[in-house]
Amino acid sequence: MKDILDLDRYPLDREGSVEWNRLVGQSSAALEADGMFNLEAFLKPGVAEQAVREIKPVMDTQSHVHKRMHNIYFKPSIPELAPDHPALRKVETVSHTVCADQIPGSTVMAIYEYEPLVRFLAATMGKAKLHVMEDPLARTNVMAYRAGEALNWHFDRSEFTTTLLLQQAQRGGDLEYRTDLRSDDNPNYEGVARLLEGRDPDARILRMKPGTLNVFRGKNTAHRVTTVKGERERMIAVFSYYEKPGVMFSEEERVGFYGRAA
Ligand SMILES: O=C(O)CCC(=O)C(=O)O
Ligand SMILES: [Fe+2]
Repeated sequence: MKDILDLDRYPLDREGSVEWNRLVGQSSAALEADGMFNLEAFLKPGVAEQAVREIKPVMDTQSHVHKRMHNIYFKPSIPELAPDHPALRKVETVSHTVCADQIPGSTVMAIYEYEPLVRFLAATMGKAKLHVMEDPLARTNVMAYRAGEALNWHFDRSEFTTTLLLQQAQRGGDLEYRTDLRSDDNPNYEGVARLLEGRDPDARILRMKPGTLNVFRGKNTAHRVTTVKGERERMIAVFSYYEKPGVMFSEEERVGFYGRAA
């Protein structure tokens, strides 16, 4: 792993050491304050490019194209909102997905399963333990966005999302987010409508560099990936970890997300 991850700068392999504790402390403080943390240059030089070379042939020929209109909730309706409420405005998402089962033995899968990473992430989130997902398709997804494509506004279903940016678009393809747009007790539908109309002054854009590990708390922070411009596709690995071991998607979920059950 020392050839893949910068373990000098990010000492994941020295659990319990002063440096490890410092990194965990900084990361959880950033999660608390900003709803995210970034480990820039988490990958050693050249590794993001190598990971892209491994995945690109699969991405070009076997990825699942996901194109759909949805609202920010990914739900057909919200009981307390009229169907034409501006918080339910529809947006379009287009992406290309490669699943874990299509890239066995890849650099990306080795990073996903690296135990010290799983333990580090649990510590930053204040959880006793995290587990890799059992689902052979969903455990890791590599998403590509090409010119004109975007992951549109949404709230995440999971508490945290962990991503590793492999390749950045020439322009666009940035993470845009509006911190704490809603809370567990206040859905703030008027604020959601304002954001969707492009009138929220508190929306921020984060331009990540390839090789950055990002951990993001997206349940109440609305976010999107802005439309990609230029020839180079944005490519990002999305890692799923759970507090419970053995988590699987249902067959319906796999078909819905990936167009196949197995
Ligand atoms: O691609 C990204 O940077 C964000 C991904 C994301 O929001 C998600 O997977 O829910
Ligand atoms: Fe998300």
